[in-house]
Amino acid sequence: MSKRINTFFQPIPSKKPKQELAEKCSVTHHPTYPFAIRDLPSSISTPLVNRDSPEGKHIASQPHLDLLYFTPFVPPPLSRQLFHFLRRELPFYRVCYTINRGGLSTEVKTPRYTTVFGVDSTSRFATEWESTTLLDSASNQPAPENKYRVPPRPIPPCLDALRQCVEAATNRRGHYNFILVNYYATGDDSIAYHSDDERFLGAQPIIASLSLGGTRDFFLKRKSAPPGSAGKIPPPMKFAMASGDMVIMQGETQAHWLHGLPKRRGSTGRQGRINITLRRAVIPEGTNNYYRYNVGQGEMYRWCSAKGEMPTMLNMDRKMKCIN
Ligand SMILES: O=C(O)CCC(=O)C(=O)O
Ligand SMILES: [Fe+2]
Repeated sequence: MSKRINTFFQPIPSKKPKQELAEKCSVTHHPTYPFAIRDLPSSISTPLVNRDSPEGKHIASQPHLDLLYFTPFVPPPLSRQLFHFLRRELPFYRVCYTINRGGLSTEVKTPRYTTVFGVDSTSRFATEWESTTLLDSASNQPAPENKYRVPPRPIPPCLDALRQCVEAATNRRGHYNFILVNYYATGDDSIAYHSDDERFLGAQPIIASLSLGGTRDFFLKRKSAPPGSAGKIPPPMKFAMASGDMVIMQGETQAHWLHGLPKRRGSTGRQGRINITLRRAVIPEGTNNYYRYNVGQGEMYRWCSAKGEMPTMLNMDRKMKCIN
């Protein structure tokens, strides 16, 4: 039996200054945000909260594979409205970093736009929305100022609404403490095969991955040959992720499988796509890692509706220049 999402929904803490805009959309300020982030308009939040909670299809057709697949999780046209809203309202980055390979330092340019919000479970944000103070989850005392390399950013209400929907659909209230957002502007943007099984996510991490916007192929392939396969690795599994589709990878999936989104030529890659992943990090190393690789040190980008592109903000204190 499906249940209504709104029976599950938690009100978002409202101890924050809200500012009414001309179109009656409130915004959320936080000192760690480069600009105020708009809250979901009621034309999106109301149907999102009031829809029936969809049932996912369990896929465990291969050894160590454990997926829940929702087609869709957010139905059209809501998924399309959410795509346009999030592309316009979130700060994005194109992170560059150096890695050391065999003693050689190599520069890596992340081939997509990224952004991240959240903090690992050893800390929590103070309830006063404008405060940057972090509290130690165990003692409830302020965490040392140097606990993290950069100040973590609280999940803004527009993404928190999605987090609550995902948690409601799988009965995991309060599970996820991080939201990572990827924006693939064209078919040249991609993510290489990898698994999300870093130590800082704990054992058998659950990764919920929601797609919005253009359809792109998502692949899963085994890390090594399964038992009884005479050393043969089966061909990758392909999921054409359409707007609103969601896959939850759980159980032993991350330990035995890689996933990735290859580059695409032609029309399928021309339309932008947003991917939102929800995760739970359990130690501070997770927070440091996620901000390093998804926000980084470089320029901020913000979608400009007039230009229909994501121009760089040329560092101007990482503040916005293009008014949507
Ligand atoms: O865009 C996707 O579907 C995958 C994203 C992903 O795997 C990641 O961010 O770790
Ligand atoms: Fe991933």
